[in-house]
Amino acid sequence: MTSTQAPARAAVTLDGVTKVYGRGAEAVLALDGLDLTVRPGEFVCLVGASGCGKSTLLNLVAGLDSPSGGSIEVAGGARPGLMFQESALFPWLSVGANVELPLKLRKLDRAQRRDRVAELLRTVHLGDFGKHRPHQLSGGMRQRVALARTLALDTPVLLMDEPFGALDAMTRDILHDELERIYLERELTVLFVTHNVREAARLADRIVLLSSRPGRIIHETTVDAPRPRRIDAPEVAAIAADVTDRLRKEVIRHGQ
Ligand SMILES: Nc1ncnc2c1ncn2[C@@H]1O[C@H](COP(=O)(O)OP(=O)(O)OP(=O)(O)O)[C@@H](O)[C@H]1O
Repeated sequence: MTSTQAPARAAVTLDGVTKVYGRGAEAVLALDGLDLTVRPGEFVCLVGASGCGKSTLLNLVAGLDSPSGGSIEVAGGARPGLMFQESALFPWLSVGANVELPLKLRKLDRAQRRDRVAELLRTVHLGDFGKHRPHQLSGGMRQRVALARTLALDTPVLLMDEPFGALDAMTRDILHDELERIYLERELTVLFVTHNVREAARLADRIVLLSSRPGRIIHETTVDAPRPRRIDAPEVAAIAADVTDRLRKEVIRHGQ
């Protein structure tokens, strides 16, 4: 019997991606022939030693920079949404106006924008904060606004660079739950960079460990513990311990 189902296309494909910064004696090889395929709906966490090229990789997938070699493909040519450790909100705009910006760029009319902003703020549990200014919010709330603004792009691919790295453990824990809920509800594909191996084991379907610079993939861990997970669950701790051990060996090998 022949199957009529086409194999699921990759959401993001990196094929032999190399990135060199600078030239000549000053040149820095940040990524070296990196291959990575992210399936639609997959949550992939990238971990690795400081400076191994994690942010470089996300910036390349986001289209903010071009690879020196190899190719990057995002399914359907969709431009991914990108979120950083800092919320990067416009301080002079209200929370609602910040979330509205991508909708304006997408040329939605005023009524559509109003409805979408209200819906997105409810999604991140900030339904009553649309008129506030970013400085009136806590760090965790600002990251919720940043997430709502990214979701306003209506992109299926979310790139997150240490988005919760500056938050306290309790706030981070709550935001893990929120992100997981939104990821599942909206069937997003997520590429998430973190230094926090526990966070990776809490969130990921797959943890990709990069070598020290130049970044190459040295190990991949499939996390099949059921969702939602607790960050202090024994299976999360066991996976985190294994990845930490591998990361420690890599850092020692590299002499850092
Ligand atoms: N614009 C640039 N010019 C020159 N070198 C750069 C530039 N951007 C990054 N690098 C270098 O490339 C390497 C990879 O940097 P990148 O920021 O991607 O690493 P990272 O894994 O995200 O680091 P961290 O975990 O510390 O955030 C580092 O050695 C960095 O110094």
